[in-house]
Amino acid sequence: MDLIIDGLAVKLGKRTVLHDVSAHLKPGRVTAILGPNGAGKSTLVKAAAALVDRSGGSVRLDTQDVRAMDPRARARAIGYLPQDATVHWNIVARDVVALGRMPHLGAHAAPSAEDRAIVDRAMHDTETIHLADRPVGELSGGERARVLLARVFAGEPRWLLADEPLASLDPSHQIDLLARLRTYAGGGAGVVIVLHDLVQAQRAADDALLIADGRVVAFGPVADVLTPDTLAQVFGVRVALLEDGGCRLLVPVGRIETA
Ligand SMILES: Nc1ncnc2c1ncn2[C@@H]1O[C@H](COP(=O)(O)OP(=O)(O)OP(=O)(O)O)[C@@H](O)[C@H]1O
Repeated sequence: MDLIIDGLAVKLGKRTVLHDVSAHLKPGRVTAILGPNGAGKSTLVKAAAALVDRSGGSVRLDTQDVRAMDPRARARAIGYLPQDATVHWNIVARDVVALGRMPHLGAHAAPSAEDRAIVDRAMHDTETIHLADRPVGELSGGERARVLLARVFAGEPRWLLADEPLASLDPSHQIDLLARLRTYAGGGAGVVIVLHDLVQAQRAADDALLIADGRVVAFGPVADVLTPDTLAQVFGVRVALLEDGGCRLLVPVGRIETA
């Protein structure tokens, strides 16, 4: 199922924050959305998950407009991890993760043994199983972020959209999570992640969608999109080349001084 963003425009308040954004995203691949603060990255993933109104264009899963889908079917198709990892209910972590199964349950149906096994697997995969019986309000920011991620994995969505999933994770959990997302895409799902870390984006993503001021600057294979020129143009940074196990990575090392 392809995720097709076509001429998308979004207005928030009086401001148009996305202008004519188009990108045809393929399942089985990890796509990183990158751009400066305020570029419109979060708004774009929210629009893809039908969480904000659009003022023009469309977002489709193959031929189906995401806004026209039945909400439960849409929740099975698209899993969304918001940027803000706040949880307002003080329930235990396992119950938060189990919420991810809700779109798969019939009305009033109790979770089956299979649902519970999927929840456990999602918690193992995110290293949160040891937190299962802890109230989420008592967890650290990074622990809570991993529990919320487990909730999205537990929903087994065809498309997983994660807004800055690395933000509160330590380096080893960042690396683990990116590997996990790659594996998830390898199973045939589409994965879209908003990232600020250019190096992690180059390591983890197949494709990159670079946006600035609500417009697409470039979209395509990550090595074609993230170049010294585009990084200078969009972020105003100069880069050095790092070779890591046969992989060539551009690393931001300083600002480009303007006269
Ligand atoms: N409710 C709102 N009303 C008006 N403008 C908004 C609203 N929410 C966000 N914006 C503006 O929309 C623009 C895009 O915001 P968005 O959160 O999508 O950016 P972003 O690229 O995700 O930024 P960041 O990297 O800082 O998270 C910003 O200029 C922001 O100030």
